[in-house]
Amino acid sequence: MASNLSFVLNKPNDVTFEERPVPKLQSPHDVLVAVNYTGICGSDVHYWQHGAIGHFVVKDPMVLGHESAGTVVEVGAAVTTLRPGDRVALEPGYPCRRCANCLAGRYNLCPDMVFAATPPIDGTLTGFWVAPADFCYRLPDGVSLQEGALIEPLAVAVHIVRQARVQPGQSVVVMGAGPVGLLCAAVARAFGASKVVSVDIVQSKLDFARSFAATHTYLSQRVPAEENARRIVAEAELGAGADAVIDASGAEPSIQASLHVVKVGGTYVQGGMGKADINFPIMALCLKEVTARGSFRYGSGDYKLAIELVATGKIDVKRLINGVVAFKDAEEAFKKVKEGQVIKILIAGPNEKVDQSS
Ligand SMILES: NC(=O)c1ccc[n+]([C@@H]2O[C@H](COP(=O)([O-])OP(=O)(O)OC[C@H]3O[C@@H](n4cnc5c(N)ncnc54)[C@H](O)[C@@H]3O)[C@@H](O)[C@H]2O)c1
Ligand SMILES: OC[C@H](O)C(O)[C@@H](O)CO
Repeated sequence: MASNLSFVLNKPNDVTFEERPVPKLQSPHDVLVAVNYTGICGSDVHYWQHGAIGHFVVKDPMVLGHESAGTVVEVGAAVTTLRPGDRVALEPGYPCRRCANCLAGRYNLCPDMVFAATPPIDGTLTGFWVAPADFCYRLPDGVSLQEGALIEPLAVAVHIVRQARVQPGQSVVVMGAGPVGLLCAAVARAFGASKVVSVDIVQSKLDFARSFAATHTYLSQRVPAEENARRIVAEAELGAGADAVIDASGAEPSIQASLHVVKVGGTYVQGGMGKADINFPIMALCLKEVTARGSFRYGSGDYKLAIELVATGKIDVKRLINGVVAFKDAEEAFKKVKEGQVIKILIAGPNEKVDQSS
């Protein structure tokens, strides 16, 4: 049998490779997937560096990774939608399907969610992964397995932009031009926004954003949030303000500027996860009657739409991939992400051959 080598976080800054047993199907509705490619999320890096995010604390060794695509190798007796050999994007969180939130169609808010690489649940940086078939999305012929690994962050962006209720012709400001902000900008364009302004503190990220999806960019300055907001509105000619503002940075100054950039009656969505508590311009929220929404992971239809956006060529996620490393080099890839050297780097599964010349 092929390797089920897994990339395990023991404690902060201590990772090892462990050969683990190949998992077994838990139900007739499950499939076994050989993991081909996995991207690295900021949360993986955070667990690796600090061993915790909020009240999620790594107490026992945990396999990292949750942005994966793979190939089906075995299907349970009740599975009719997938066959061995199908290439799939893995949705890495499994809700209870019975609680009020699940039944209301908001399964991402399920209190009993089992989510990959969120302690104590192991993640997908492993050889084989068992999942319910309906959380494995078949990739159309034109979508590669490497693109498949980008569907997870794209689904995060789809959920955020849906929360912003972006309509054709609208203006959208996206704070942060990391992978999530870039993908939010691209989804906003795909939803028909005519003006999409990417804001960041790093010029090179803005240059990429402009080439990828943004119609305008703004390099945030060390000035009061209201002044940054005034300049964004002036430079991007947003008139009375943006129809929608999305925070994909988690940074306090950009969240503050967001409330001053949004128009009266506009929409603000919190996608970034930075400090748990910040100074928030609540008077602007009140006086402008801003609609503010949170956005957490992804829910009904988000993966499906993310795949559709890639399959139809509306979003070229390949452009975010800076390289692919062999499984044995997973820690190197984590270092590159931590140092900000890459937008996305993929880690090949332990049974995947990597062309080291590229
Ligand atoms: N809501 C969710 O379900 C969900 C899912 C995944 C990630 N996230 C969060 O989304 C955020 C973005 O994720 P990412 O992977 O793109 O992270 P990232 O760290 O690569 O991107 C954040 C970007 O914000 C920029 N930034 C920092 N301070 C800024 C400021 N004052 N003004 C403007 N830009 C500023 C950084 O330069 C960086 O480019 C993170 O906070 C992450 O935790 C949320
Ligand atoms: O994309 C999903 C996110 O990375 C996770 O929800 C994580 O940030 C919190 O557990």
